[in-house]
Amino acid sequence: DLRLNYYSESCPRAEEIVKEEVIKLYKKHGNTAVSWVRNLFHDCMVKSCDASLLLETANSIVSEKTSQRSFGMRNFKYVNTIKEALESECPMTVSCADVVALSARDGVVMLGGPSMSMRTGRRDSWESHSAVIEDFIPNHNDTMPLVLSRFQSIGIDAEGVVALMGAHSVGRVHCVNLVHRLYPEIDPTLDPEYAEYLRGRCPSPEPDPTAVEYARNDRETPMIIDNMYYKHLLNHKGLLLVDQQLVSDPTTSPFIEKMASDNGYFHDQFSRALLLLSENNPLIDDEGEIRKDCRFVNTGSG
Ligand code: HEM
Ligand SMILES: [Ca+2]
Ligand SMILES: [Ca+2]
Repeated sequence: DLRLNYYSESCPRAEEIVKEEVIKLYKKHGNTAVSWVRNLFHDCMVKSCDASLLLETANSIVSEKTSQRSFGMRNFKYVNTIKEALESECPMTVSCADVVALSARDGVVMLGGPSMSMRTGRRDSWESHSAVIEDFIPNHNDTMPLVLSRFQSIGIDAEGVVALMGAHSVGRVHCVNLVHRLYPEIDPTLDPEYAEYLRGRCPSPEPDPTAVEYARNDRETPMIIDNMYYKHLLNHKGLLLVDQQLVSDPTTSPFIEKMASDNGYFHDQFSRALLLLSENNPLIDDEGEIRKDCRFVNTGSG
């Protein structure tokens, strides 16, 4: 089973090493911390917290990173930096799945979010789940009932979903995910002045997907996981359709005002839901393996 301090004997400094690397990387590239939070969602939501997300396309494996749902994900190379630090102290001991989980936990703290104690002992998959990603990760324009059902199937209730979406209080959205709300007409649920600003960020209705054209999720506190996200939603400044729908859907809307007015309540719910997400269906005991390199299954296995 997963447990607190799983590595206390096999690699006593494991959690410390992850934290040190997360801090070092944050100081060099602040947005690495943002990536660690998104990585947890994209790994754990798809079947299991098993580091399937990190596998590269090789042999019979098609990387989950090539999915349309992984669009905009970045900083994968720095996962290797964290893993290398662990390998040099405790070879083949700490799983990539635990690196995903612990780096997200520590990334949240760097971004001013809540501290959490997290259980460890996850093991790494031998396979990628790229063929089924779309059955698990919602799209930016999916309906709220569908989004809620996806999370419900891994044991996360509506209150937890609303809190988790607060991760969109940091990071960015590329124009390809926005322009359908800006052109040809401005989505009437979007604040008109904000829409004009967004048109400035995304001047073309058909942006080149390879162009670095994006808007920050939260213009006011772009690098802090705080309840500003919910204040923006109440002011019709939600960026993605799914964000804005949290306010209009009767199941989720009651939680928005509460989170907008109480950052402590938001943080409590965010921790609760992130821990649930981080424990979704892990591989344990003798399932899977401990990958040496997070990008590839070990040679001779799988
Ligand atoms: C219905 C659920 C969700 C949908 C449809 C969704 C969709 C998206 C999209 C389209 C982007 C922008 C990608 C881009 O254009 O670069 C994004 C960014 C992001 N998402 Fe989500 N998301 C969802 C839930 C979550 C959850 C639960 C978390 C974490 C707990 C999360 C964390 C993030 C982060 C941190 C970013 C910013 C990434 C960066 O700046 O590099 N998202 N999401
Ligand atoms: Ca996974
Ligand atoms: Ca913020």
